[in-house]
Amino acid sequence: MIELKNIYKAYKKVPVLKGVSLKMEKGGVYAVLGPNGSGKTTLMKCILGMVLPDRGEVFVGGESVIKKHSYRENIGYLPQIARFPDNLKVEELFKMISDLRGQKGNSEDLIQRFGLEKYLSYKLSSLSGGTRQKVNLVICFMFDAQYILLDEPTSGLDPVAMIALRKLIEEKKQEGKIIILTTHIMDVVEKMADEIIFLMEGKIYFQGDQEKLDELTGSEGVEASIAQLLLKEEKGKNDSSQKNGFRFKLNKVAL
Ligand SMILES: Nc1ncnc2c1ncn2[C@@H]1O[C@H](COP(=O)(O)OP(=O)(O)OP(=O)(O)O)[C@@H](O)[C@H]1O
Repeated sequence: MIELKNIYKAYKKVPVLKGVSLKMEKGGVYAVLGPNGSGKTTLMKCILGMVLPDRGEVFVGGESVIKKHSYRENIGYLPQIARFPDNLKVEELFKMISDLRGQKGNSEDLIQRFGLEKYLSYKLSSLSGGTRQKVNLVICFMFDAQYILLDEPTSGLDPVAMIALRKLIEEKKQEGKIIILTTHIMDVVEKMADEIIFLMEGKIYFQGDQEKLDELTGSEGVEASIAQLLLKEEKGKNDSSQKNGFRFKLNKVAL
């Protein structure tokens, strides 16, 4: 279980998260959506302890995690931009990560799934963006963590790797793991997400499944529904009475 209670976070007094509360209890895929800069990565980093909230609490597996470290061993993380020394070879990177963790991990199976065998002796600097993403995915999944946080996991992946990733996520879901992902690709959400969390202007506008989202917006499909939310919010900004009405409906129906 992952729970966020009333999280506030500002960077240099600019608020990003303005009272975010969220509970992810069951195993499954939770898609965190929202416009650029809405705070999706910040929210993930609060769970990871990489960003310290100004207010509020984060619980992982029922335990408060603020200023704690060991719980991170239960989390696999794929950052939006991963930075490793460029002169390392792929195989050296995997070995370094295993040594740091003190566990071998199951990188061999993952290397095979993502077709990375032939790149093991390549330096990271010589890899394409998509191949780097596959390397990062191996690192994220290699210790079989209970919680998996994926920031834009499909970025740069070819269709074969996309299928491999979907299969892997599906397997993790069947094992009861909690997978949180951010993406701007609505097809990924439609195919993978059990629950959608829509973040906008520092708050959660919607949390629920795709059926509930369609019902709320009167649209069909995640792309159309999310567009509806954005359009109504934009329209609402120019008409405060409508905005209040729409927000009320969202709060009442969705949250
Ligand atoms: N370390 C930081 N210092 C200052 N501002 C930051 C920092 N990290 C993020 N921000 C700002 O906080 C806001 C939210 O950023 P965040 O990366 O969480 O958004 P996001 O929803 O993940 O965006 P995207 O969809 O573009 O990846 C942005 O305005 C960003 O510029």
